[in-house]
Amino acid sequence: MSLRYLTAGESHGPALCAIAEGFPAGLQVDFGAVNDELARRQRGYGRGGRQQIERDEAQFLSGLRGGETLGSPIAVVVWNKDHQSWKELVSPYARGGRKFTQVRPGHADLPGALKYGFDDARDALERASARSTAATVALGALARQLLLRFGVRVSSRVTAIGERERKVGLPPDAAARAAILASDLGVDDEAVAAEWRALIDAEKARGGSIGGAFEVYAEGLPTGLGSYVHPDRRLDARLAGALCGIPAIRAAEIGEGTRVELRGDAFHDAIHHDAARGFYRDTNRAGGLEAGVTNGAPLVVRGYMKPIPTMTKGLATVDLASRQATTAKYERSDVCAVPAAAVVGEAVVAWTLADALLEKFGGDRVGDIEQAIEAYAARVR
Ligand SMILES: Cc1cc2nc3c(=O)[nH]c(=O)nc-3n(C[C@H](O)[C@H](O)[C@H](O)COP(=O)(O)O)c2cc1C
Ligand SMILES: C=C(O[C@@H]1CC(C(=O)O)=C[C@@H](OP(=O)(O)O)[C@H]1O)C(=O)O
Repeated sequence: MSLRYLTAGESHGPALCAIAEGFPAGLQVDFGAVNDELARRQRGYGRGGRQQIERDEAQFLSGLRGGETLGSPIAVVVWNKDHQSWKELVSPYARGGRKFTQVRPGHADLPGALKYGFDDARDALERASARSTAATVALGALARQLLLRFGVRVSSRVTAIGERERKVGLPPDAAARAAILASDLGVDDEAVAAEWRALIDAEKARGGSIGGAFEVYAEGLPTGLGSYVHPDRRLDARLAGALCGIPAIRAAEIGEGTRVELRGDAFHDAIHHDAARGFYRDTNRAGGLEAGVTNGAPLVVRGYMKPIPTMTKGLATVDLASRQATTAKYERSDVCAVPAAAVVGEAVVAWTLADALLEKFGGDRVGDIEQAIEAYAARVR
């Protein structure tokens, strides 16, 4: 591992923060672009009241000078505006409010309380909350800027909300990317977005919640990132782990990996070569990875998000204190957060790819990496 990071923070505590170590020197960071990613993560049809309160911004504390990375640890904070209303309830210095005992099926409430010995599930759910993904996205934004410097572009598209997915498998072109960025459902087809909005509205009226799926792409990757020599060096395994590390993501797919109905000759991508393009394939069912190694085709991976566990229609549960039957607690919640999860998916994929790139090409200074990539590209043509 060349790049590593930690995040810390509770959903209603003072802030989310992150430290990244191993980021190379010499990258001029576009702070506006970092905040654009944070804003993207907050958007999306179906989100709850919290996003009206927050306006996430990254405050960098270290590791840069005049906007340029120094190779030293980068610390970043995203403040919680909502903490103002919670500072007597959730803080390193205060604990208050009624205990949260009507534990929600599908959330961290019960397993977290039992595991750590809490009589108030808030002690678990505050950290389990996907609010932490604001810190992840701030770091992911740095990784995507680093990748872009080497010609690698990361993007995504939502492929399902509460219905069978409409897989695309191809990175969006410039026009589609602009449409996806402008869409409140992360898709480049307004007719589909309208259908999904109606599904979310119906689910909200029913008091329920709804999940979905998204594709993340990376174009311009050099061949040879990751390795087959050991399981924990396989890039497919690392990407699947990164995607499933996002709260509520329950499955990941690499390329057309779940197409179990296809026979081998219909599944695998025939290899061609010409002087202009080097090695290439006309199809990409491998999703850009063979044997855990990038093969020069666009990376295509998918994340599958379960429906949000907090619902106004509270499920049957058991009270943590009395052990009596009750109904799950509802305070406030998203009905659907798949578009936001896709933005987080981009961030974790960008981070994982940046890690693999630094591993292969060395990681002290951006210019050195650039030279190493060029020399290598000439060898593998
Ligand atoms: C962007 C995003 C927003 C989320 N918003 C909510 C929410 O408002 N309410 C909720 O109960 N769960 C929400 N979740 C999901 C929970 O965080 C998640 O289900 C919970 O932590 C349990 O983890 P698990 O689903 O991975 O088992 C959200 C997840 C993501 C990625
Ligand atoms: C705060 C965010 O997402 C939160 C994730 C979340 C959960 O349980 O995961 C529960 C909700 O928290 P709250 O009860 O404060 O509204 C979401 O809003 C965010 O994404 O910025």
